Amino acid sequence: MKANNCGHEWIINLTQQEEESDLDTSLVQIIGDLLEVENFAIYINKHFSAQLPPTLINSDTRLEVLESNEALALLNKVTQNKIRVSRALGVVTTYVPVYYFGKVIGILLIETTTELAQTTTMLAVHILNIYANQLGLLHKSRLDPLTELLNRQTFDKKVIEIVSGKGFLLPRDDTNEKRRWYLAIADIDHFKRVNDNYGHVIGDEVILLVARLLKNNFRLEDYVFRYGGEEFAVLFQTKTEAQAHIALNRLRSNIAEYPFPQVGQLTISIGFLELASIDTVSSIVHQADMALYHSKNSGRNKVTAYSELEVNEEVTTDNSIELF
Ligand SMILES: Nc1nc2c(ncn2[C@@H]2O[C@H](COP(=O)(O)OP(=O)(O)OP(=O)(O)O)[C@@H](O)[C@H]2O)c(=O)[nH]1
Repeated sequence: MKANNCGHEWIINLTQQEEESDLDTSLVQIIGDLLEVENFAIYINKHFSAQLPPTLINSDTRLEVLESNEALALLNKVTQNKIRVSRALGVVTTYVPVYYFGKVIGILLIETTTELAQTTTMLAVHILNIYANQLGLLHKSRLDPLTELLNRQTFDKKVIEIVSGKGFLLPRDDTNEKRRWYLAIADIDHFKRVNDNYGHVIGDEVILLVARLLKNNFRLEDYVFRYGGEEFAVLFQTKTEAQAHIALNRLRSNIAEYPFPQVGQLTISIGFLELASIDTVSSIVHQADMALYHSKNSGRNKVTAYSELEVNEEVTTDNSIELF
């Protein structure tokens, strides 16, 4: 994709992208065209969190791929507005920061034999800024405005990414035992009563507090969604189903013990299952939903694994429960 001197076509192309993966592809192509070299790597922190490692977005890079902790350490060293150049053994390495609202969220590494022209690196900075702004907009569009959890529209995409093995955060490699992905669906019990007794403003406040408790209960790299009004979905990793059960039970009990202002005590019911690579989104949600239904039907304030259900368990329709 060629562009004139000020990179007008590139800017148009970047700002037209509505999908994160297309935005990444567009950036990689533009940086390749601008630099006219192939020895570059772009690491971007897709979580906008200084504690999580950035993702390499041009995975076919010719540069040596950094380990997660090396990439994170590098990002934390980089300063906004400061391009660094180092020379060793005839290789010039240029470090260009990517920043968003004053925070460094990524880095472009370029290896060349001679130093790049300043106009080229400055144009790279501008392009990376525009990329970061567009990424920020896409990121915001994935959030539920009340809770700032991921929204329902993002859920299907994330499940597909995970079951197809493209989830950009792979299981941690701190032990030999691989972590597996689980989906839990949690629903506030008798929430209608909260609205009826205390009004919608307090109802919204409860949803917000439950969302915070949920987020605090999981790791930064897990995904917590507001799935519906008072329903939440979590995609998270543990090594075994028993550990997943313990994590969810801890969440259930944290919520049951939490003193909700005005409302007092509240509970949630949860259904969950392990994700398998052959699953479709609708079958996964259906199974989590059946397990949730079982929790509701057996007294609420419970956690049920889909695997615990009798194979042929009949799910009778009860209008008091909103199914997905
Ligand atoms: N305040 C508020 N209420 C909401 C929101 N979204 C959904 N609701 C309400 O949530 C309630 C859900 O009620 P039901 O699905 O009948 O279930 P429930 O009362 O939670 O009972 P069980 O799920 O059977 O334990 C309805 O009254 C909805 O109006 C929201 O964003 N804010």
